[in-house]
Amino acid sequence: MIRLEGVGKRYPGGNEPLRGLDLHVERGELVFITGASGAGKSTLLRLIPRLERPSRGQVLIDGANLARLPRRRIPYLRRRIGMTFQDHRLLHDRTLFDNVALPLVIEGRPHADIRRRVQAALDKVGLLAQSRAYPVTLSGGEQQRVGIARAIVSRPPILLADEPTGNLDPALSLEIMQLFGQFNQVGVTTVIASHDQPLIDALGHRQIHLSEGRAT
Ligand SMILES: Nc1ncnc2c1ncn2[C@@H]1O[C@H](COP(=O)(O)OP(=O)(O)OP(=O)(O)O)[C@@H](O)[C@H]1O
Repeated sequence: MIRLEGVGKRYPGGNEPLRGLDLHVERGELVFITGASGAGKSTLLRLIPRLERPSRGQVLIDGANLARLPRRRIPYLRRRIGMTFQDHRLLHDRTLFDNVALPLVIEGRPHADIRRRVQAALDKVGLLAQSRAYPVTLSGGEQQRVGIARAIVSRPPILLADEPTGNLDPALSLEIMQLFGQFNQVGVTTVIASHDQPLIDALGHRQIHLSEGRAT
């Protein structure tokens, strides 16, 4: 479903985190991307919704080469891919409901549809009762959950998570990982970048380790 072939990424200025990376994530898999800080985990994730483009090699989603994707098709690609970030990237002047609704509002969905889907997404992450609250009133773990609700509200077949437990204690980290596990169990292909090695080892899914720009 997600295939990278000989992918290199060199940023302007000379950083070259990826140097010939090959990987394949099958439909329905849950995979962890591990590696030291700066190994290129975030870079790898950003290539999948084409937030970055590789300097060489190719990225294929469902067999489609992203290099050949016309610009006007990019919103459709991104609608199929939910993404969460370590720093949550929530809008602090909007309620949880409005934060989670944002992708659907951008898509131009009808109000009733938005309401139903946002409530379902907030319910899945256990925050339905707080839907009128603002992000500042939440803990770090709860903010990560709002980011997860926003990522899955369009029911994307692919879910990407960049360091979802970066600032959380072990108990909350386990809860967040279990939440990703639940989405994976209903068929969402899930890729999680993390350096929480003890937790990853305990969960027992496939791990792809990035080192010197390649997968090991
Ligand atoms: N937009 C950018 N411009 C220039 N260099 C960048 C850019 N984004 C990332 N880098 C560099 O590329 C390398 C890989 O960064 P990346 O964020 O992908 O690593 P990471 O494995 O996710 O690290 P961390 O675990 O610390 O988040 C780092 O040296 C980083 O400084």
